[in-house]
Amino acid sequence: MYKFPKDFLFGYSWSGFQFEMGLPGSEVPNSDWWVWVHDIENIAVGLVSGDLPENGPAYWDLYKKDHDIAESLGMDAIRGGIEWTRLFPRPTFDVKAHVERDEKGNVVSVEVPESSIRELEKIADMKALEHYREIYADWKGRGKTFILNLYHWPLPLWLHDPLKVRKLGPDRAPAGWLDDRSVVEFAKFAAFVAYHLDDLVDGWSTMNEPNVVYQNGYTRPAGGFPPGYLSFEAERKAKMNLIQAHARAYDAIKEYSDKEVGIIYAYTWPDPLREDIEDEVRAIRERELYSFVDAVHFGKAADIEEREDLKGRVDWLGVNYYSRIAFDRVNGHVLPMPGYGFSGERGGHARSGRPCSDFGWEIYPEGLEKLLRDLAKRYNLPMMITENGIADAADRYRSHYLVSHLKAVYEAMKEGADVRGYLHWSLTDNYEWAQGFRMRFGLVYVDMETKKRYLRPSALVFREIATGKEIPEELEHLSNLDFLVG
Ligand SMILES: OC[C@@H]1[C@@H](O)[C@H](O)[C@@H](O)c2[nH]c(CCc3ccccc3)c[n+]21
Repeated sequence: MYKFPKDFLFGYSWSGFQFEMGLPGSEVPNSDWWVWVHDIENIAVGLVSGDLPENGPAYWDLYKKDHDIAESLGMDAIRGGIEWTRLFPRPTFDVKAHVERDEKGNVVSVEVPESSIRELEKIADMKALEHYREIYADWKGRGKTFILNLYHWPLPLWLHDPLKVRKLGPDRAPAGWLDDRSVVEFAKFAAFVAYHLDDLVDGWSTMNEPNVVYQNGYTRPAGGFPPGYLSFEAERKAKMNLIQAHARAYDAIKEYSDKEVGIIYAYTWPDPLREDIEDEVRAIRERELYSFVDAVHFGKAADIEEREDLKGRVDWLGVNYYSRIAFDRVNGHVLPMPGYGFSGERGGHARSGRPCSDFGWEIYPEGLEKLLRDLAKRYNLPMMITENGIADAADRYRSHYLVSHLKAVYEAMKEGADVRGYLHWSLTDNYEWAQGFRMRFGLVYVDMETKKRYLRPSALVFREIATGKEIPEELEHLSNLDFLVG
């Protein structure tokens, strides 16, 4: 019997760039991701798909329809986004804020008083702000929970021009998170949004998966993320500015809100394939995976010296989990193993024999249970599953994926993990970054031509679970792979 608490939240997450555009007038053409996916060289070499976000599911206009579907599926919570580039198509550098730095030049405080909010209102797109208010109010008006995340990857072109960074280097182009000014500009953006929208928000998140932004942007040029500029030094710089940007945005939101402020992070489960490398893999978790949140929770991390101004800036933790990373010892080195986790065979099977998604990601629910137990022990913070889902256009595995990962959450909660809800990625198909519309994560299929929505069978499984807040006995078998693969 898998019965969740009666106040456990079921829902889904969305992000602006991936969901909003689709009908004329909804385009946001002046962001780094926009120019990146429209660049003919990126398309010609296959770095990006050639699909375009302006042909997406059109949530900007069709949000009432999606909220109707979400409500019909028993959903009571949404984690949504807001596009920095929509609100501020022009630079905010000249707007005053009170900035304090320590002796090393670290930004230890950014105060954004009401006078600065007035200045920001003069250059903001206030019609876009009004439309976001309409979208959020439509969901809240149904008596539902809304979590607003401030940053989910695109940056305004005035702050980051990825094609120029790749061609000319970060010293001769708007360099995004490599530019120390990004910390202060993000804090101004955070204060402005909190000032104007806090009445519609039940919980705040500053950013989604900062680790993916700096890892894929600066160390995985083949991954199709902007600026595709290979530099471990740049990765470090972006990481440090994102850590500071989170902490300064946390403080800025708190200026205008008494709600909880958290962060949404790209987790995985670094998983030893053999007993005798457990210690090495634990060290990898600490050094690689946990260090960002360590920095903004404990105020220090394995690779970051103690800083009071970073400590205690996480009220809750958004856990995005999709699959594991398996490790083995090869020639004396403990290394990630191809063929498992995110490097499985697209639409095939992992070396473990487990089925993989259309994206080639191994289905490995055990990793979520182990991760949640480890995070609970480490941080003892309230958590939400803010993303969990599968690229599965044929809906072959999504019901199995859903039930097996919900069982993992349930087991972790039994062990004491304080998980408040499960937000699926995602309700509808959407624009999957460099993969465009080739990867379909929706419980609901979207015909990107007609924008019509169609329920996939797994949406009905979701509905049965969410409405009853339990995995009914007659659906428990779905987590059993034998049933699935015959
Ligand atoms: O790939 C599915 C989703 C994206 O659509 C979301 O925008 C993003 O938050 C998100 N993160 C992850 C896991 C980490 C990851 C990111 C990018 C590429 C591969 C894995 C999967 N997803």
